[in-house]
Amino acid sequence: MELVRTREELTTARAGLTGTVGVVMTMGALHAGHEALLRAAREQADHVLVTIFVNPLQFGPTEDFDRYPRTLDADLEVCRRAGADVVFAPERDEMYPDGEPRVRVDPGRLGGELEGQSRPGFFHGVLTVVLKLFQLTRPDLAFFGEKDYQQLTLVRRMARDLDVPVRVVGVPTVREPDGLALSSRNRYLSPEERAAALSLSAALRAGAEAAEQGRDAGAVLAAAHGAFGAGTPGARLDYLVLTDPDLEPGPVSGPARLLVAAWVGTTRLIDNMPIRLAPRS
Ligand SMILES: Nc1ncnc2c1ncn2[C@@H]1O[C@H](COP(=O)(O)OP(=O)(O)OP(=O)(O)O)[C@@H](O)[C@H]1O
Ligand SMILES: CC(C)(CO)[C@@H](O)C(=O)[O-]
Ligand code: BAL
Repeated sequence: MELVRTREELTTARAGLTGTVGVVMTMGALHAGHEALLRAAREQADHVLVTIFVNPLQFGPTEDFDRYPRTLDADLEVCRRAGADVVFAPERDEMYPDGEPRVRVDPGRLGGELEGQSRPGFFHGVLTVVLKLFQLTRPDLAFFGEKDYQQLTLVRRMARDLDVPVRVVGVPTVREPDGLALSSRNRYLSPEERAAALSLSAALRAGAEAAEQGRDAGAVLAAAHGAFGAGTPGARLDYLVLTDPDLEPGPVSGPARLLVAAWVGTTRLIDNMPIRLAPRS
């Protein structure tokens, strides 16, 4: 496995990869969720390229950019074990040599909703760095986690709308045995907050169960809200919504997605699940 720190080194390393290349983009602090992405890439592409970069552009001024966990040595070990060929881990100046870029990707309507409403500018920052990383790594396949479902949806949309020649592959969310979705930010949680964080997955599970029982969209949402409220106190709901699987506006029936975001102490967590509603008669 080769570690490259500059764009020039990356270009040389990329040129040496023959066959298909799968990219896994991360902000480091790798966990079993990232490992699932790496496994999928290993299975579906001839070579695996991992990027590790805590992208300042997607953090708001009051967010956790400075305290975001940075664990490069451990991350490299995870990548090595997972069979990655190349890891690109640039410094900030390497990615943004002119400081903040003046041109950014416009994420459109969806970019201002849900995560984009609570984190203004977030998806401008995400899509800008993802597009830059697509240009630099030139992957055939790109693997993104369903845990960040709106991000996955917007990356797919960007690839389609801006003609990026890449196949975007979604990987199901990896969870702790008690249901908590793995997230690098889980390491911020105290034991009490960890218990309160279960409200998110409990809400989603209750919604999914209501849907399996044939309940309509209103009852599914009510069940999810009820379970969120019945959890260990400490989680403050940001949003809990039931949408079309492409996050398009309008009434939902059949396949749908239930998405939740909440604050637990100073940590913001997100989660989501696929739901199948009975078709409306
Ligand atoms: N539990 C998970 N299951 C599957 N994929 C995941 C999971 N957690 C993160 N990913 C995916 O890993 C990629 C890199 O994500 P990132 O490095 O931001 O990790 P993260 O755990 O989501 O961090 P954060 O806590 O900052 O949100 C993204 O495509 C993300 O969706
Ligand atoms: C896609 C990404 C690596 C862009 O910085 C980040 O948003 C993430 O880790 O999900
Ligand atoms: N996991 C998506 C990146 C972020 O929350 O900043």
